[in-house]
Amino acid sequence: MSTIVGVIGGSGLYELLDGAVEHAVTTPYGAPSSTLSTGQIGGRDVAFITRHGRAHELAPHTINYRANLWALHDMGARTVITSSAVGSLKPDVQPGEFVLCDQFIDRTSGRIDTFYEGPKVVHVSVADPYCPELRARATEVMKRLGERYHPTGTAVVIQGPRFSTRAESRWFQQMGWDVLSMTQHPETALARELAMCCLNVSFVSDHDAGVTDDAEPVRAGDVWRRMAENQGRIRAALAALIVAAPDIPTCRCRDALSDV
Ligand SMILES: CSC[C@H]1O[C@H](OP(=O)(O)O)[C@H](O)[C@@H]1O
Ligand SMILES: Nc1ncnc2[nH]cnc12
Repeated sequence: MSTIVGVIGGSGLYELLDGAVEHAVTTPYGAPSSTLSTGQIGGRDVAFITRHGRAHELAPHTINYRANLWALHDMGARTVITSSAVGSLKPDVQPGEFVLCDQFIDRTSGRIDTFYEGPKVVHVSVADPYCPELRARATEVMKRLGERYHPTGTAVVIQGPRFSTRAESRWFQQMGWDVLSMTQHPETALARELAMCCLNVSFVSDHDAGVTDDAEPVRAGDVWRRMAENQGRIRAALAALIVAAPDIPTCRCRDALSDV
């Protein structure tokens, strides 16, 4: 049986599928951010959910990440592609480029980041939080599409919803981190707890305030505009990545719950 690919649409991505069927779903963890849309892309079954809700009514710290992942998993998805708008911390990581993040640093606080709150306790490994096989395929896809992309990247995940101070931004840059997100944690760790293969596709929407001494402060409006202007590229990349996901993965993501 062909795999169902789950997609979590981040800022600027509120629809993905033409002629989708909408499902109002509930989970043991409460309601997900939106209805779940199902349909096909390139003959592959896809389940799509918006991270912030269809009208972007949920701030990063109020998102029910557990419900979103659970709903996709419950629909049959064992692979999830997460799309993100990210700020760049480096002059050579430019707005308008994709980054296939391979690591994250968690600077969030107070978010529920596990399905296992007892009596069952598990400790999954997130040493390599994103699926290596999906990332390798994504690199091939980006090359084939002729896209501007970075094959690796460390995202520092801030609590938001505010942007960083210049001092924070310079500090993150000095640490050698590449991009800023507000949502890659706990989403990625929760996908691992469900033993799902997870690929993050980040699109750089801005240069953060500390990248250069004269950098302009980030404005949310600029992020929305950049994401809207590049909808076509982002959707095309996601469609190609969905089609490229392996039916039978050879990675170890699906073993995440053995030996925990
Ligand atoms: C207006 S930028 C802030 C918003 O955009 C990003 O969203 P997502 O990660 O869902 O693509 C960022 O993390 C913030 O939530
Ligand atoms: N500069 C930034 N900081 C944090 N999250 C972001 N998402 C998009 N741009 C961002």
